[in-house]
Amino acid sequence: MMHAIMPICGFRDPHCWPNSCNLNLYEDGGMSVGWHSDDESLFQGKLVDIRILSLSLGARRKFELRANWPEEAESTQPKSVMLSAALRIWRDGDMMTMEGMTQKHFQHRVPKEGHVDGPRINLTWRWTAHDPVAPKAGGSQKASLPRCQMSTFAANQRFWVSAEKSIL
Ligand SMILES: O=C(O)CCC(=O)C(=O)O
Ligand SMILES: [Fe+2]
Repeated sequence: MMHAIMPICGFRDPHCWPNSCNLNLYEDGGMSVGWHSDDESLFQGKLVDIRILSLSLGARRKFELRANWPEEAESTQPKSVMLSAALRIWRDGDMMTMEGMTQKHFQHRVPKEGHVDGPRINLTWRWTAHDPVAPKAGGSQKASLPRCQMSTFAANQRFWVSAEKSIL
């Protein structure tokens, strides 16, 4: 699967690919994940810039994002780019990245839903903190997902941008 997905995301050299993947299965709308940030020490996502690539397969589900300090976001960003909370609908084949310090400044969740049309699988690819090719603050490996990104949460600047496009 990585051979299909990573080049679309701009990562042609397998040496630059993420070295971990987490898979979640949501069998129905009763299965969910509550508000959290991906703050495992393995990834250091609250301390340094990281990147998480996320692929959604199967049923449509909601994905919500909220700022930890919404007042601060509102006071430091122009209204046109700042959002302190976001709702996005995952469709089959959508990809998203969470960039920079998203895990420090935001929490996310997949809420329970009453009417869901079947199971959904979510795969998230990450670089562990000790991985020498992991994206670093100020490093040369910039976000480069122009053809496939659905949403990019660039929380080092505490805003998110969105481009609707599915990769499948
Ligand atoms: O299913 C999703 O889209 C999100 C899953 C998630 O947040 C996680 O595994 O940490
Ligand atoms: Fe998460």
